[in-house]
Amino acid sequence: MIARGVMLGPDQPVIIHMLDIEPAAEALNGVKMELIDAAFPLLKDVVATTNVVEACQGVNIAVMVGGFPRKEGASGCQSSQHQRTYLERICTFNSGEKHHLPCLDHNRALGQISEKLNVHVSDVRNVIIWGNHSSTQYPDINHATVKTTNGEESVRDAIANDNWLNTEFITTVQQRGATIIKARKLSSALSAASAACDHIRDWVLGTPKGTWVSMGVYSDGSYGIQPGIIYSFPVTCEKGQWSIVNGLKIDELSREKMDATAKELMEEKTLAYSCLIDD
Ligand SMILES: NC(=O)c1ccc[n+]([C@@H]2O[C@H](COP(=O)([O-])OP(=O)(O)OC[C@H]3O[C@@H](n4cnc5c(N)ncnc54)[C@H](O)[C@@H]3O)[C@@H](O)[C@H]2O)c1
Repeated sequence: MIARGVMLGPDQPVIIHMLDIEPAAEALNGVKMELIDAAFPLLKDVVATTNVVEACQGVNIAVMVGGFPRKEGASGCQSSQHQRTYLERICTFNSGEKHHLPCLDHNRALGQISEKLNVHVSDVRNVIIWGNHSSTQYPDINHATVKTTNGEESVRDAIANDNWLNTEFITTVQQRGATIIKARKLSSALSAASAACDHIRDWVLGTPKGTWVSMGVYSDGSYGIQPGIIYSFPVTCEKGQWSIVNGLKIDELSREKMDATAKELMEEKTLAYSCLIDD
């Protein structure tokens, strides 16, 4: 996807650096061969390495997907020590910033609404994923709209089924990753890769006018969320800078769900600190 211009646009040449661990070195080289054999016009070079210094040297954008995918019934996890090492390396070379991937949940929410309304997914916009990239995330459609022949209509009005929106819709999006693992016996791959591309594209190239995306960014205290945690907010981007969309009205149900997912993130932050001390 990156080499085809899906992430950075059809005119942006790329050099792909791939980092893996030593036991995967041969397979990694196989991926490099495939990239060369695909003869992508935009792909100017490929670096395949197990050396973190070489991998991070000169990179502009780092997508950290290394890890062991979760199995059925488990939550996702990556080596905290490796993550930290990579982040430190990247931050040495660049002004590193870390986001997680609510873009995938955002896309899943758009998908569920478009299926329910039987409209094309590109006609639905401005859903929000609040909070953690976990089953406490809150997919919120209160500000979402759908394009109809009469113009933009609120998704809540168009669906006209509050019970579905407040229950099944939310749990379907929250549990989608686990449902896919159950069906495929493998973690989501295509949708996750596509969301990673969407996320970087929106961040680097900017969000379309009037449209926001969901991004896990440092909370600045917006919407009463504790500053300093990485929390998914509605975000717009311009010239590589993100900003939280402020001033949206929050109803009681949303408040409750936004606080519950913030509480989980605070607990995870405490746990992460204790892991760092143990390392
Ligand atoms: N955020 C999401 O929604 C989402 C969705 C799908 C997958 N994931 C996560 O993405 C990660 C990758 O999933 P996948 O399906 O591509 O797995 P995969 O097994 O196909 O690929 C993972 C690769 O990471 C490598 N790796 C393992 N530890 C590493 C380390 N410390 N440094 C560098 N490379 C390392 C492995 O050798 C392997 O080549 C998993 O952690 C998975 O849980 C997240």
